[in-house]
Amino acid sequence: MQDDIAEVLVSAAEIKKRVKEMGAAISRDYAGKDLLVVGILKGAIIFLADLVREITIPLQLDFMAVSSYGAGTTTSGAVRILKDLEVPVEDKHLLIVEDIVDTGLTLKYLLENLKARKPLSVRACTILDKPERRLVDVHVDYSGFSIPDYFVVGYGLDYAQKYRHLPDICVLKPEVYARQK
Ligand SMILES: O=P(O)(O)OC[C@H]1O[C@H](OP(=O)(O)OP(=O)(O)O)[C@H](O)[C@@H]1O
Ligand code: HPA
Ligand SMILES: [Mg+2]
Repeated sequence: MQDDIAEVLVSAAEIKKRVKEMGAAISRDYAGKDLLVVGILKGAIIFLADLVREITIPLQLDFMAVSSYGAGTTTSGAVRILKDLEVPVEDKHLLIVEDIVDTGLTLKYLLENLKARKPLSVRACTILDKPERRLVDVHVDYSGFSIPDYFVVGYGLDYAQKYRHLPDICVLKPEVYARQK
């Protein structure tokens, strides 16, 4: 597994420090509001688990699963809901929690889909942002780290469903893609 890694891009220690800062900002911004945190499966689960434990106000959790990448490294562009919310949203402030915003297609779909359900507000939070890769204009309210155009794995992020468990955010060796195609 470690032989597949070219470099550590963001270490677990750096992530921990940044997530603490993000949790404090969200706690301030949503004080007194009915907050529903919407985790986007599967990639966001590790970030979400760390983030919500840094939020010091009451909140509810729910999850959605959408898919656009499958087993590859490029988005198909066609976002589809694999699992929908179970909590009603009308009287809630929604915070979408993602692991990465890359082309922006997934987040744009989620923002439009959830705004149409008439919650009190919808905002977005991601641990990673890849601005160079944007295909659509989308606003991220809380962003952890802005990274160059590398395909990264670890801290929930996968390549063909592998590497999600790695504690750091890492760049895969190019030959790994060649081997797994
Ligand atoms: O900005 P985009 O180009 O849309 O890419 C970002 C999305 O792609 C990945 O999800 P994926 O579809 O790989 O599902 P996963 O979270 O289960 O890995 C990632 O978790 C984001 O949801
Ligand atoms: N890594 C893993 N999944 C992703 C990425 C990435 O860099 N970008 C979009 N989905
Ligand atoms: Mg993925």
